[in-house]
Formats: sequence, C-alpha cells, structure tokens
Amino acid sequence: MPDRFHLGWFLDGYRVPAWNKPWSGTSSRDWLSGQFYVDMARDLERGCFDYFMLEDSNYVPSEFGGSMDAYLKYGQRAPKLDPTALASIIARDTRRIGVIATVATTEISPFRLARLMVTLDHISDGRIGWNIVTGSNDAAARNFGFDRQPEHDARYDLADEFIRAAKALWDSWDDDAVVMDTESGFYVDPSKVHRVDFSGAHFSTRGPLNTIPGPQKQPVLLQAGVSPRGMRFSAQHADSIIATGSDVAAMKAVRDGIRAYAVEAGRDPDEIKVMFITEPVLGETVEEATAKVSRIRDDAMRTYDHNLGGLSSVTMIDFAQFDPDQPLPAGLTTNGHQGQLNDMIASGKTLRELAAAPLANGMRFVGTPASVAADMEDVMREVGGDGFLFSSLTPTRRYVSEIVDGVVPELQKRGLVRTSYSEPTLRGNLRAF
Ligand SMILES: Cc1cc2nc3c(=O)[nH]c(=O)nc-3n(C[C@H](O)[C@H](O)[C@H](O)COP(=O)(O)O)c2cc1C
Repeated sequence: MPDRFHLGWFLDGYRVPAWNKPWSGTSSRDWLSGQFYVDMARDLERGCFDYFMLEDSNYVPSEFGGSMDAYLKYGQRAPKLDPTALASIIARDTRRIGVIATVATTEISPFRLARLMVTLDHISDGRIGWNIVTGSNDAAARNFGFDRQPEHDARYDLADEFIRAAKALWDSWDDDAVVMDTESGFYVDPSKVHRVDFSGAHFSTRGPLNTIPGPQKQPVLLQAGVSPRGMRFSAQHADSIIATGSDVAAMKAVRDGIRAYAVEAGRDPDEIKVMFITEPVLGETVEEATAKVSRIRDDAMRTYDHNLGGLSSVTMIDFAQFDPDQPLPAGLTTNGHQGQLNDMIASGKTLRELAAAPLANGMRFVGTPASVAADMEDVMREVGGDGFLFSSLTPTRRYVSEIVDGVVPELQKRGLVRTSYSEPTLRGNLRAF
C-alpha cells in the first residue's frame, strides 16, 4: 500500500437527513435549500477529503409489500432533489474538495450529460466528477418513457457506448481552440473545433460540444457496480470505484478483481482508486461506542420495513414476502443490483439481521476516534489500498464532526491521509498517491 490512502463521503441522496433524532438541529428545514449539504461539504473540505459523492435515483419505488408506503413515510427514496443542481452550489461554496454527482446513462443523452459536466467543471474549477449509473429499477425506466430497464449486461453495453460518445464530445475542442485574440476579435479558432459524427447502436451525436472543455477536460468518472460485468466496465472507464465489503477478504477480492480487469483493459491499475464504504460508530470510550451499536440495531428493528425496503427497491424483489428469521431462499436473481443481491445471499444472514445493519455490506468500525483510526490502518494495509468512503443513511452535523474532527485528525497523526490538498483538480488529488 502507498503510505497514504484517500477519503470520500458517500451521500445517500439529496434528501432529508436525520430530522427527528437528537442532534438533528435545523436539518429538517435547511436541507431543501441545499444549505445542510453545503455546510457538510465545507466540513469535509476541512478534513481534506478527496470528494463528496451525491447518490441519486429518479423514481418512487413500490417493491416492498407492493406499495410506496415504506419509501414515502420515512422519506427514504422520496422526497429527493437533483444532485447536479446541488453539486453546483457546493462547487461555488467550496474551494478544494471534489464533488461527484450521479446521473444514469438511461435517463439523459450523451450531449446533454457532456455539456452539463463541462459546465460544472468550469464552475468548480476542475473539481467535478460523474458517478455513472446504468439504472436498475423498472419504475425509473417508466418515468423516462420505457417499459422496463434493458437486461443487466446490456445496460453496461449501452453505458459503454454512451461514454464513448461523451468522450468524443469532450475531445471535440483542441486544447488551444480558445485564442481570445484582441486584435482580430476572434475568441475561438474554428479550425480547432471538430464535429464528432458519432453514430452507435443506441446513441448518435453530431458534435462538436458547444462549450469550451473544462479544466479536467473530462470529469472524474466513478462507478459502483460489483457484478463481473460491472467490474469490467469500471476497470475500463473509472477513476474511482465505490465498493463494499464487510471483511478484509471480501474487500481484497473486490480490489484485486478490479485491478486484474484494469490490466486486461490495458490500464495502469493505480489510476483507479477503489474506495470502501464504511459507517464507523464512535464514542468517548469503546464501551460507549459498543452500547451505541446496540441502540442503532434496536432502532433499525423498529423500522424493519425502512431498511429492507431499500434492498427491495434496488433488487426489485419484495422482501416482505419472506420469513424474517430465515436466510434468503436459494436461487434468487435480479435484473437490478446483482452485486448487492449476491453479497446478501453469500452473507447467509437472515432478513432481520440484514435489516438490522443496513450498511452491513460496508466495513463496520466501532470505538473511539483513535481506536477506529488504528483499525482502519490495519484493514487498509491488508487490503492494499486505496481508501474509505464514509457514509450515513441519515447524517447529522454531529456525526460529520465525529468523523472530520475526531477520526480524520487521528488518521492524519498516523500519516495515513492528507493534511492539505496538493493539486488543484479532483483528478490530480486522486492520482497524487
Ligand atoms: C454502494 C453502491 C452505490 C450505488 N449508488 C447508486 C446510485 O447513486 N444511483 C444508482 O442509480 N445506482 C447506484 N448503484 C447501482 C450501481 O451503479 C449499479 O447500477 C448496480 O450496482 C448494479 O450493478 P451490478 O449489478 O454490476 O452490481 C450503487 C450501487 C452500490 C453497490
């Protein structure tokens, strides 16, 4: 492992954070304006995080128990606002942290996406990223005029073509196309701007892009698929990958797998930062943190439908039909998140256990800031790199502070994470070590 590793935050949607719990403060009111998340981004920037990643989806699910209830009543999948608009105000109100917005390749055209990302790259001065998702739920497809999602692997083929079109557009202006020649009055040298005439099976675009390339030329690309096809796709395109794994062996297998696919695709695997989701539980003492875990589990049990509802929506399987005290039946398949379903089955856990630990597919650290930092170091050394993505389904300002002002300084003391940003762009910071 290099001496240091990277840090990011996975935001579970531009949606209501913790609002009825101790330490929720004003969040029930100030999330809609984005202010809660702007404040959060500034906190993460104080901790020198590489990036703040904003998840998204465009539907109200109804898989769990065949109804939208579990999703609406807890504000789980709705209400939810658009992450690209939030990325814009975060970019304006921060200076160094990267901001990554999720957009599905089945819900936008390559031209519109390419232009949107370039716009955000200019606004952020080179700190923007795109989390490439392929869509997974048929309700989302129906919101965009289709009957259902394309078949799982075909979605990745479609995304491949989408990215080739977007890259052609990002390359349609030469680096020296903007001349700003006061004498001639020419802003652009037209000979340096090129049509792309891209024509594929799913997308076509004439080009060129009608805007100047951003500081990064193309946004940082993120991906989260962990099925074999998803990993192959990531290895080909991604700068960073959102990964899960509840123990060192699982984490190492994911990272090694992606690196092997990257070599196969002719890429330097060190250019791809595999970031593991984690939600540490912190206390003043280890005993206090352990007691907190029990309280979190008890809370989760009270909202069993909330937690399993999320898993139902991404797999399109109604988990309300199964016995909560039995492991998942064998032979379940999905056209949705295959990687996540396979992990759930492989865990051998009962549905109640899966519901009790909604982020159990991420590594769980429990203790004081100092002990958690020590544990994170041990795990990262065994896995080999590249970093962690903190997350919380219902963040509070206090929890963000526990990470940024508690855990991060302990990681810094150990020399494991950066204490200042060395590069101006998000891609530069990701590749700095
Ligand atoms: C941790 C994690 C985060 C994800 N975030 C999003 C997201 O923000 N929006 C979305 O539509 N899909 C999201 N996905 C779905 C993936 O991008 C991908 O479409 C899905 O995992 C199916 O891929 P797979 O079958 O290759 O694992 C996420 C998946 C995982 C595992």
